[in-house]
Amino acid sequence: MNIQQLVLASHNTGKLKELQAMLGGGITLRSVGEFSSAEPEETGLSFVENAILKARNAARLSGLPALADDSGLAVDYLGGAPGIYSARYAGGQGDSANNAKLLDALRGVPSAQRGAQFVCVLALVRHASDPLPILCEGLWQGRILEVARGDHGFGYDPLFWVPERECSSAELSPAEKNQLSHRARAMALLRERLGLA
Ligand SMILES: O=P(O)(O)OP(=O)(O)OP(=O)(O)OC[C@H]1O[C@@H](n2cnc3c(O)ncnc32)[C@H](O)[C@@H]1O
Ligand SMILES: [Mg+2]
Repeated sequence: MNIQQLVLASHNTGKLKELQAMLGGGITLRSVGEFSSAEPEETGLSFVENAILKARNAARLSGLPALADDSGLAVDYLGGAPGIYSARYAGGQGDSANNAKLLDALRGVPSAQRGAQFVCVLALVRHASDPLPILCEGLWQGRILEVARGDHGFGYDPLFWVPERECSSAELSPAEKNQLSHRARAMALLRERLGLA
């Protein structure tokens, strides 16, 4: 597939920066925000369904091929929550409220039971009714800290301990996070599928 311009179906500037950096110069990424500020309701029951729904919406609004990222944090002790509800965990009040709620939910839980994974599904559709979206998934295993550390990244990064680097994901440089993260793994697969690898 030869794609020169893609619309990114996301209103999250953290994702936008990371995906832009990973995709490199060959493909121009445009934000769906150029076409509409309305965010589609994420009614799916899975990362895959929500990613496809966001990609179709952006393709419809822009008339261009569209890439969506649906991602979240699945915490073992919480049975995989907040999962697809990660952005809305504290009722849509933003990252710091979400992080505070997560720390509360895990208060007193010992380190060995604080395992978690970041999940990312990328969906690419060539047009709004594409019958065969390209889907790529990436996982990143870690642990939930007891206090926030670091100020890079976004979302739950200050609470996510990265065992392979012995720091939180908000303490990684953007370039390091973009080599290790759930999003980086999904993007590596997408690049292969598009013949960009
Ligand atoms: O739907 P769009 O517009 O893309 O933006 P969003 O922020 O609502 O994105 P999601 O619906 O996919 O929700 C993802 C949630 O998971 C969090 N998240 C995803 N990737 C993350 C990462 O790399 N680091 C920290 N938190 C992340 C993020 O902060 C959100 O709370
Ligand atoms: Mg969202």
